[in-house]
Amino acid sequence: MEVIKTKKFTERLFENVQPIWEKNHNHPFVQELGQGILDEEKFIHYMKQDYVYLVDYSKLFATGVTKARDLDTMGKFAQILHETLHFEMELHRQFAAEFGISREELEETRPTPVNLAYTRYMLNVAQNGSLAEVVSCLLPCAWDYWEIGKLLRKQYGNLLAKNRYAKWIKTYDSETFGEGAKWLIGLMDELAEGKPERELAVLEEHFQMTSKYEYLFWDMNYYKQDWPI
Ligand SMILES: Cc1ncc(C[n+]2csc(CCO)c2C)c(N)n1
Repeated sequence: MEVIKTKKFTERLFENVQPIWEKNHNHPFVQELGQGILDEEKFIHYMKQDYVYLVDYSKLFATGVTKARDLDTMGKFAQILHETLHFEMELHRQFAAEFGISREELEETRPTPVNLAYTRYMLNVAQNGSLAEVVSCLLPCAWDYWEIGKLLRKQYGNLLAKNRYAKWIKTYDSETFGEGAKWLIGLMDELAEGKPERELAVLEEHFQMTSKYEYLFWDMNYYKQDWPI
């Protein structure tokens, strides 16, 4: 008997998002970071903005804890929340210290319009949407950063010893983040199972939207965009 393999929902998401993710991977911010030639001021702008972004983003994992229906899922969201606050944000604190920026200054960063629009979009879904919607919103962040970590290591791994941003690449290419991203991908497939197309389309819209916000985030930092006043 012929076995028909149905495509996983995340395979569909991955295929359809390629034009956006390719733009992310080719963005000068990402490419120059990979080569270690990114302007220091642009990197500092990014570190500060990303720090306050992560304060809000980590709340989505906390929402995952409250919306989950079983202990395993709750525990895993709590673990990723912990890793974000104490592992990922530690990277930012270390870089900030290297660049002479205090922890207070990091925490007092005022989010730019793009940063604010991105986090408000996700927090709105966190407040009003299902767990599947929350996961579809936060997935591009975790997944595309893992893709970028792997890509930059492949493209510029031989230059890593001389790259002042090497720690960034090593963090996002790490087992910890790989595992987190893989778990979220698996959870997305589980949550999507049996859902009608009209609901899957909503999940895909969130996934595409936050992928586009990822692009805007790179761009905002590369051009150091901020409020006019
Ligand atoms: C704008 C922006 N997008 C994505 C990430 C990456 N990221 C955020 S939380 C997390 C852990 C999830 O497993 C990862 C990889 C970031 N730092 N900043």
